[in-house]
Amino acid sequence: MVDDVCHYDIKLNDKYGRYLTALKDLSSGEIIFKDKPFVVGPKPDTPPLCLGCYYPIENKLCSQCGWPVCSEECEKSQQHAAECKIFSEVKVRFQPVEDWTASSPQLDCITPLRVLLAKEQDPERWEHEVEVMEDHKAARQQKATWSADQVNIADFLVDHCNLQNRFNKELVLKVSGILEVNSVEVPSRGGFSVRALYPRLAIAAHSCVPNIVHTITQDDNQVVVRAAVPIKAGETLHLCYTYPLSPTPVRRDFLKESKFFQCDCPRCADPTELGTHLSTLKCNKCDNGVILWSNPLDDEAPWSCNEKNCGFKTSSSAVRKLLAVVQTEIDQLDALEPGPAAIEQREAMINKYKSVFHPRHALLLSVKHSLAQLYGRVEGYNIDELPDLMLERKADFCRLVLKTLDVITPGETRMRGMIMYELHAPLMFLARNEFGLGLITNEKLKEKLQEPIQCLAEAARILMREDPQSPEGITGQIAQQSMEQLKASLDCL
Ligand SMILES: C[S@@+](CC[C@H](N)C(=O)[O-])C[C@H]1O[C@@H](n2cnc3c(N)ncnc32)[C@H](O)[C@@H]1O
Repeated sequence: MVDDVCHYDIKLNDKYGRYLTALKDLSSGEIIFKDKPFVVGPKPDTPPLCLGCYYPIENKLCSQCGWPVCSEECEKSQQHAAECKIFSEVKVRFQPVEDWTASSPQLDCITPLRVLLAKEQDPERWEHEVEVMEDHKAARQQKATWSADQVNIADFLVDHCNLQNRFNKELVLKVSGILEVNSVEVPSRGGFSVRALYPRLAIAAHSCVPNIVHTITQDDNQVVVRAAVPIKAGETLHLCYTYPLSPTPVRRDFLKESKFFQCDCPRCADPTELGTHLSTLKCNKCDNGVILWSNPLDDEAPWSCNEKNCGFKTSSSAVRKLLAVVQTEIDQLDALEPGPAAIEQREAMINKYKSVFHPRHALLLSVKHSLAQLYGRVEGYNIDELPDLMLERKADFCRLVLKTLDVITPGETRMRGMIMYELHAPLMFLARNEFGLGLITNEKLKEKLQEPIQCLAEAARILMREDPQSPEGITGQIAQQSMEQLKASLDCL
């Protein structure tokens, strides 16, 4: 257990199994608890990465065991030591790969092995906090990954690594299931993510409108869980297990496939996603209609136009196909280096799909979110060179994303903090430009600069809770300094 902040209770019901509730009234940003990971390690199907620091790696292997490790320091790291001993003893080496950037199942065994070794080290924590976790064995047995896990993890560890006297295959597969259902993503230093198992955090139930947020520190991987909004004593604490800015079919499919439940939260149940229109399509069979899912809690229910006289319908599989195609295009855009093309191609994409998706559809919103970050930051589009029209476009995109976040992830979240930071810049430059052209007085300039100051204050308050070495933590410190400078410059006006 870490620290003694413990403002939660553990409850049990038929729907969630175990879940967390607030033990007292919590204010926004208040710490509810902290937790140490039981284990940290690679995610399944990851390209080779260093088993010490988790940086991507090429052709560097541990001199002792022959598994990917980038340096002598990482060879000797605590996290690699126990598996290194096992692999060295049985002389089971990492098999050479041609493409070191391609995903490979070889590291799938590492995190389960680390759980098994941590079980031996701390049997009491295993028994009380980990063994009791949900592993959804029956549902996982129906999936294609079950037989892959048997070969790549259970057979590999028990037979090839000669661990039959310490662990049986059933236990290995239970551990794999516990990891699949309960682990969370942890950003590692190189910006590549790994996974970790936090026994207390893992009890929290999911909602697509969460009321808690968590932050992971890079040095010791401790998690700090906070209230994102004010929470009343007795209320359920909800984490979001999936990417919140995705449309209902994508979120529900992910939760069904990897967390083994059908989400029926108020957001999933509402065809308009609580009025955010993150899933809404435009009808091109009539002028003003939009296409909504007739029943989002039924995977096969049709989508239909809301205009009475139109009657257009399409199947849920056709919508899923469309989402997958457009997501692939977005993934290609995300792979571009940040530069003028990254902006221009995204603008072209918005244009291409503006008659297909509602302007606040999750896929268009994710492109607009990227543009809000790119305008002002890339060559040819530096903030002090942007014409007012583009400054306004950046501000509009920030506001559009914030409007959606207010509904789906209300309160003090990292994404909100980062967008608040982005929003301050166009507002500040627009006000200065107006003043420079003599269109507004000194007094009016001071008044207009209050909004960017508020944005910076909010960004700093939210982001300074993050690890100071993380991109968000660094932005928080910059926001704080910029706010102080901007306030000081107002005094000189
Ligand atoms: C990370 S675990 C949460 C702790 C778990 N309830 C337990 O007792 O160990 C995730 C599992 O909890 C259940 N769960 C969490 N949120 C849920 C929700 N919104 N609706 C239904 N089941 C949920 C599902 O069984 C899911 O696979």
